Parts: sequence; C-alpha cells; structure tokens
Amino acid sequence: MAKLSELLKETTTFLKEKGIGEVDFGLILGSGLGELADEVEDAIAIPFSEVPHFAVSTVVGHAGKLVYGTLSGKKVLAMQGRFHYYEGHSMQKVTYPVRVMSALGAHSIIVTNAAGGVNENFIPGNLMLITDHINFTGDNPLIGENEDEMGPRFPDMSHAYTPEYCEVTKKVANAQNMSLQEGVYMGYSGPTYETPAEIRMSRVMGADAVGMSTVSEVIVAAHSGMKVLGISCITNLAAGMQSSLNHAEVVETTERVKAQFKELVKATLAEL
Ligand SMILES: O=P(O)(O)O[C@H]1O[C@H](CO)[C@@H](O)[C@H]1O
Ligand code: HPA
Repeated sequence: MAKLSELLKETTTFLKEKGIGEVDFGLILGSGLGELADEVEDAIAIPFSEVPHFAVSTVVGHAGKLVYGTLSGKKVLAMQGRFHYYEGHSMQKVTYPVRVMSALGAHSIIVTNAAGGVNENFIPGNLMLITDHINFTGDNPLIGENEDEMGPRFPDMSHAYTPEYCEVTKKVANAQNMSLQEGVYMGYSGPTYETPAEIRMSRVMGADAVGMSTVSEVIVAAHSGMKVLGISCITNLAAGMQSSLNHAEVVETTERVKAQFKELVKATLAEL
C-alpha cells in the first residue's frame, strides 16, 4: 500500500494546480450545515469526486464539494459535507481530508455536525460547543503503522478541543446574545440511530449529544498537532426522548438554525 505521505503529495499537488494556496483553517460542515461555504469569498470549488484519493459523499444534506477562499479574513478550506464510517469507508479514508488540510498548512480545524441531544436541558435547534468526546465507534483512524512524520504513536487527547477556542466561542456567543450549550459528543458508528437503552447508557457515561461523525476527524487533527473547535447543532432529542427519529427532521432543524450557526462560526473565526 502507498504511504500516506505519498498519497498526500498527489492530492496537494492537484489542489495547488487548481489554485488552492495556503490554508489557515479547515472547516468540516455537517449534515445540512454546508451553506456556510457559500459565503467564502473568491471561492474555488472542487467536487470531491475530482480530488485524488478522496471518497465521494452519499448522504442527503452533504453537497460533496471542497471550497477554498477567504472567510472572516482567514484562508479556509471548507468541506461541504463529509465522509462517514457507515458509508463503508475506512477510518483512514474518512479522515483523509483532515490530513490534506494539515498538509496544506492548516493549523486548526472547525468541525461541525448535526447531533441528537442526550442532555435533558437541550432542545432541538440548540447549538452546542463540543468540549470533549467519547469515541464509541469501535474503531480508531490511527490503528496501523504510525508514520512518525505525521504525528506521534500515542497522541495526547487531554485537550483535543482547544480550550482557548472554546473560551473565544463562548465570549462571541455571549456578545451576540446567542444561547450556546456546551458538552460532550459521543460518536457512534451509525447508520442506525441509537436505541433508547443506548441513549440511557450514553447519558450515564457522560454524553450530552450523540452522532455518527466527528470523533475520528478530531483524533486525526490531534495526531497532526492541529487546534480544534467543534460545534454541534442539536437537531433532535435522542432516541427514547421523542417518539421517533429520521434524517429529514435532522436536515429540517439545520435549515431552521442555519443563520444563527453561520453567524456564530463566522464571528468566532474572525476572533481566532
Ligand atoms: O455528523 P453529521 O455528518 O453532521 O450527520 C449526522 O446526521 C446523520 C444522521 O441523521 C449522520 O450522518 C449523523 O452523523
Ligand atoms: N443520533 C445519531 N446521529 C444523529 C442524531 C441522533 O440522534 N441526530 C443527528 N445525527
């Protein structure tokens, strides 16, 4: 198998030929949250399907494009949509875009997602600052040979969600009179939504929200030495807390709160 560093060289060469230059922040935009990339100035957009070694996006609400340009005065490379483990991709494939962002010079990523609210104080439409995560996917993107130039064999996850970024985000939300919850995101593999019993277990284990993405991306970001800001949009109450769950409702809720979500990310990005 080709080394990760060799694959990255091919991908970054292609992207540079397309006009993508230095990147400060990588942005991963979750289910229904991709519209933020439409606000990138001087944008260069490239479908995932054209990017060497990228997977393709198959989930409703994930446009499947890379968008490069300026947002809030920062050079960003945004993913309009992401890859998920349940789509049949390996964890390495799911997290490859984070490697690409790092290889293009990004020192930080902003990860966003749609998530189910486990914390009984949350309501659909809340935004939640992710302060930590529980990797409950049963896999880890760093399993396998470690390429030492990519990062350490045993990365520290003590401060994976950069505390100073959390502080800035809280200040920005406060200044804008925006309500912002905070909590722990628990990542499942999906594609089934959780059972009510799993949600009761998640709550006991310390989760405030559940989803099927994000944790593997943040593990790779930590391995790459990147700073991380994570924001969940609580799109529904988790299983057992409302009568039933479906993806149409998830996307509908993001539609309802997308203006607030975009404002929070843009205003925070300006301060980072
Ligand atoms: O995490 P994102 O990609 O935002 O999407 C969330 O929404 C989908 C389920 O409705 C799952 O993919 C879950 O992870
Ligand atoms: N569970 C898992 N993933 C999700 C949920 C949920 O309740 N809502 C949005 N993504």
